[in-house]
Parts: sequence; structure tokens; C-alpha cells
Amino acid sequence: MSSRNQNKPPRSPSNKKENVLDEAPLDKRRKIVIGKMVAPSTNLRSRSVLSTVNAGPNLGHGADQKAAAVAGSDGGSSGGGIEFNSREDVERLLSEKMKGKNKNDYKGKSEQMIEYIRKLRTCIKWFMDLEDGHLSELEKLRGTVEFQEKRHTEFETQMRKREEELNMTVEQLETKLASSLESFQKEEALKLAALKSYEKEAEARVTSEASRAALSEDLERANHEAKRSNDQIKMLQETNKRLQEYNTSLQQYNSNLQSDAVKNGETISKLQKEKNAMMDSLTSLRDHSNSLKNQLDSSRTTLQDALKQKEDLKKEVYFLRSELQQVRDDRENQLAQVQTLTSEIANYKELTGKSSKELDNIMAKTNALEETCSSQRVQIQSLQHQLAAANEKLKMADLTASETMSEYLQQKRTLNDLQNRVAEQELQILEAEKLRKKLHNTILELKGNIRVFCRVRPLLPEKESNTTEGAIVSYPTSTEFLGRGIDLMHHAQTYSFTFDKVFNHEASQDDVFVEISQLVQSALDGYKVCIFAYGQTGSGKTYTMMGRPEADEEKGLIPRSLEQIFQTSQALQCQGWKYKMQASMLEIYNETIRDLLSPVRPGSNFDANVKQYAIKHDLNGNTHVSDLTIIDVCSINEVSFLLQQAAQSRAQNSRFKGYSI
Ligand SMILES: Nc1ncnc2c1ncn2[C@@H]1O[C@H](COP(=O)(O)OP(=O)(O)OP(=O)(O)O)[C@@H](O)[C@H]1O
Repeated sequence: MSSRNQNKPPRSPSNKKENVLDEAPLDKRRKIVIGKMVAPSTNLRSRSVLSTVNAGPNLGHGADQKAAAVAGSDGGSSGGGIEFNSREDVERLLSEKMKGKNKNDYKGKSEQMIEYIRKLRTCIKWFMDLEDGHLSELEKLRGTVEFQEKRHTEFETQMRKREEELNMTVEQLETKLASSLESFQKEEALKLAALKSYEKEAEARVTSEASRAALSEDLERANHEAKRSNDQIKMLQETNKRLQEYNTSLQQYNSNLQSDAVKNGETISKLQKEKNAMMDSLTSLRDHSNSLKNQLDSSRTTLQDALKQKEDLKKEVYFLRSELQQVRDDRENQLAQVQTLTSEIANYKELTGKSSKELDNIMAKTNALEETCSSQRVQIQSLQHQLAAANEKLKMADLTASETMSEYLQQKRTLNDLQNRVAEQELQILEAEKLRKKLHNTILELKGNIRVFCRVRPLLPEKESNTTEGAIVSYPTSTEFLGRGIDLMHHAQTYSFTFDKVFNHEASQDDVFVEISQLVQSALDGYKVCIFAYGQTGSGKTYTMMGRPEADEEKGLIPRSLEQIFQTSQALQCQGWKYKMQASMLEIYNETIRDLLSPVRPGSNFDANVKQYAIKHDLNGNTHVSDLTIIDVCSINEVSFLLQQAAQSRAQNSRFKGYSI
């Protein structure tokens, strides 16, 4: 038989039985609940009911066992055709009453009891079968519980391990986050450093551009100066050629002079002029040489500046390269860090999904780092471009410096050549000067150490009307006495005189000075010269010697000689000569010497102030006048002033005059 209540346990008869149920171990119950293993509580209750039935009040344990054995011997649950399928069957059995009203019918009662006991045994057997099923089910459930407990403990240990691993990973993530934050801070610091280096690079670029502009300006100046120096060198070369030609012509001229000493007087004057011109050209050459030296110094300084700038640029390029290398290394380190971070992030992603936010943050930081790296790559590229530009500038500066150096060396060689040429020319000039002095002295000696010139004064306007000078004075025209002779008529007789030179009344002051200038040149060459003017009063001594200094045409010998002396001394100072000039002026009258430059003003008491001057000669042949006022003179104006002073002193006693310079 089967019913809907099959395998369902009977209801618990009392609360006491439920309390017995509660005696099951709490751990098991709790664990079962935790493990979500759904075990019907009715099974336990049925086990308790079974125990209750087994411990029934009317049956002892031994009797129960006996009954069970009897029932077992019956071999089935169908005791007397009764089957127990539910609690109602059992309650019905328990509520059965004894049949038969006869109390003494013990046999019936015993049969009923036997029948009842059989039913009870059947019931007990049903209970026992039910209990066995429940026990087997309980065993299964226990095995399941133990399996589930084992799984639970394993799962718990796995979860603990995973929790520990997660804690570890969280700690590692926190440490890595801290390290990434530190690296980010370092990256920020590096970025700031890179920005600073970029600013420095920009400043260096500005300074390099400024230095390049200055270098280009210096180069332009150097080129301009080189052009100027080339032009000057060309001019100097031309001048040198002219000087060489002039030297050759001078040598030829000197040879001609040696062959024809008489004609060389006029030629020497021309030579003197040409020499002055040559001296001027030499001074100009020296000026050019000095200017070239200055240019050379300036080019040296510019070259040194260019070399310094080149060194500075080299240092800057070295620093830039080192900074670039550092930035490259940092970039590579950061890339490695980013790669490790990305790999770690991938691992973290695989390990857990909990740290997605952190991963997002880290990814954002990684993206920021990558952006920083990309910006640094751009900076590195710009730095590389700047470095390449700086290298090109450095190469250009090297080329410019080398060109400037080559130009400088070329100019130095040219300057050395010019200096050598100038030295050679100076030597040649000195030699020519010595030769000229010798020739000049020879000519003068040939002309005569003592020469007498005669100058005829023209008739004065007031005397011109009643004079017969035109008939008195005549000049011979014969070749022998041309320019040297003079004929005087007196009482119908002709008196002929011959001089070294005769200047007629038409001779100008310049004509006279042409002859005298040779003597002045001799004085400048170191020879002693004396010019002595002699003549009667009014014959023109003062006019010849002094003339009228205010008028160029009528300047006398003294102003013209002084001009020649000062001009020649200034020209010879360039050759290294040093001149010290002193002036003294005296008047000799009746064997008495009078100092014309004496500070004692004439006219106060002339005789009282007259000193006893004495003429003395030293061992060198020099002539001195004792106590004569000697004044150092440096310019022609000073001498002109002294001449005026002397003229004023001399004016009081204008008789015989002599000059000493
Ligand atoms: N060559 C000349 N041409 C024009 N005028 C002249 C010439 N020589 C002299 N005289 C004039 O003759 C005058 C007298 O000349 P100067 O005073 O020079 O004579 P002096 O010889 O010096 O006389 P003293 O011995 O009295 O001093 C002056 O007026 C001067 O200008």
C-alpha cells in the first residue's frame, strides 16, 4: 500500500519528545544550517518518536527485543493484515480496546493481547524500518554533512588564504601605490627639472643667438677690417714699389751725383724734397703699420673673444648633452616603470576586480605618466633639435674662428713682411741718408767750406730817382762768371769781383735761401755752420737775415732756416732721432758782446748791465760764450718770440749785427 503520507514521520506526541530532539548537538545543527544542507527535521523527530515508542511504558526493553524478535520471525510488517503507513494507524492501534465484556475470558483477552502485541510488533517493525531508513538517510546526511563540512572547511581555508592573499595584494598595491605616488612626485620633480632645463636651454639659446649675432658683427667688422687692411696692404705694396723704384732712381741719382758733383747741388735740393716726401710716406707707412698693429691687436682680441665664446658654447653643448642623456635615462627608467606598472596592473586585474578604482586611478596616473613621457619625448626631441642647432652653430663658430685665425695669420704674415720691408726700407733710408750726408758734405766741401755770397739790394724808392746805380753795377754774362761775377764802375773804371754766388737786385729771399738751406742741412747733419752777414748800414743785412716774417715771400734766412730745422727735426724724429734745440742771440759791437736775450730790459741802464762775456772753445771744438742766455726752444713760435725780443734789444744799437743759432 502506498499513500501520500508514506515515509512521513508521525507527529510528536508531546513537547517532551521535542526536547529530546533538542538534545542533538548544536554544532551539527548550526553547521547544517550554515552549509544550507536541507535536512527535514521530521526525520529527527521520527527518530525521537521511535525512541519513545521503544521506551514505551508498558514494554520493557527486553520484552521489546523479544517482541521485535517475534515480529522478525514473522517475517514482515503485516501483522495480522495490518499495515502501518501513518500516525493515524498507530494511534488507531493504540486506541484499540479490548473486545469482549467478559472479564474472565482470559483466553480471548490473551488472544486479543497476542493480536494486539502482534500489531504492536508490526508497528514497531514499521517504526524500526522507518528508523533504519531514517538512520541510513541520517548516515547519508552525516556523510553529506561531513563532506559538506570538509568542503566548507576547505572552502573556508581557501577563502582565508585568498583573503590573506588579497590582504597581501592590497598591501602590495598600497606599497606600490605609495611607490607610484613617489615615482609620480619624482616624475613631477623631473618634469619641473626638465622645464627648468628647458628654460635654461631657452636662455642659453638666447645667449647663443646673441653671441652668434655678436660673432657675426665681429666677423663683419673683421671682414671690413680685413678689406681695409688688404686695401692698405695694396697701398703699402704700391708705396713699397714706388719706394723701391724711388730707391733705384735714388741710387741712380746718387751715381749721377758722384759722376757730376757740380751739378748735384740743385739735384740734392730736389733729392732733399723727395726725401722729405719719402719721409712723409715713411711716416704714413709707419702710421699704416701702427694702424695695422692696432687692427691686429683688435683682431687678436676678437679672435680670443671668439675662442672664449667657442669654449663657452662647447661647455654649454657638453652640459646640454649631459642633461639630454640624463633626461633620456630618466625617460627610459620611467618607461620601464610604466611597463612594470602596466604589467602589474594587468596582474592586479586578473587577481581581483575589487581594486578597479585603484586600478583606474593607477591607470589614470599611468596615462598621466605616459602623457608626461610623451611631453618629455617632445621636449627631448626639441632639445635634440636645439642640440643639433647648437652643434651647427658651434661648427659655424669653429669655421668662423678658423677663418678668422687664418685671416689673422695671413695678416700677421703680411704685417711681418711689411715690417721687414719697412725695416729694410729704413735701413736703406739710413744708408741713403748716410750717403746723402757724405755726398752733401762732399759737395759743400767741393763748393768750399767758406763761401762768400754777394747780394745787391735794389734801389730804394726815395733814392731811385737820382741814382746812377744801373750804370755802376753790371753782371758779366760770360759762362765762367755767370752768376758769380759782378762789375762795378767807378770813375770810368771797371772793378770786377767774383764770389761763390752773386744775387742781383731781382733775387728773392727764396733764391738766397736755396743756397743757404744747404748749409742749414749741413747743420742738421751735425756740421758746424756759421752764416755771417756783412755790409754797410742800409745795405740790406737785416732784410736778408730776418726780412719781414709776417709776409711769406719776404721772410728772411733766419725764419726760413728755423722752419727747415723744425720740419726736418720732426721728420727725423720718426727715424728715432732726438733733437734738443737751444737759442742764444748776441750782438758784438766794438769788441763788446751784448746778450740780446738777457732778461734785463735794455735802456734801463745799458752800461751798468753789460756783462763781461768771454768766448771759449772746448776740446771738441765747440764754441761757447760765457754767461750767455740760452733758452730751450721747441717750436718756431718760441723762436719767433725770441727774435722779436732780440730785435727790440738790438734796435737801440743798430750797427754791426751778428747772429748765432
Ligand atoms: N733786397 C732788398 N729788397 C728790397 N728792399 C731791401 C732789400 N735789401 C734791403 N732793403 C731795404 O733797405 C733798407 C735797409 O735795409 P736793412 O735795414 O736791412 O739794412 P742794414 O744793412 O740792416 O742796415 P743797418 O746796418 O743800419 O742795420 C730797408 O728798408 C730794407 O727794407
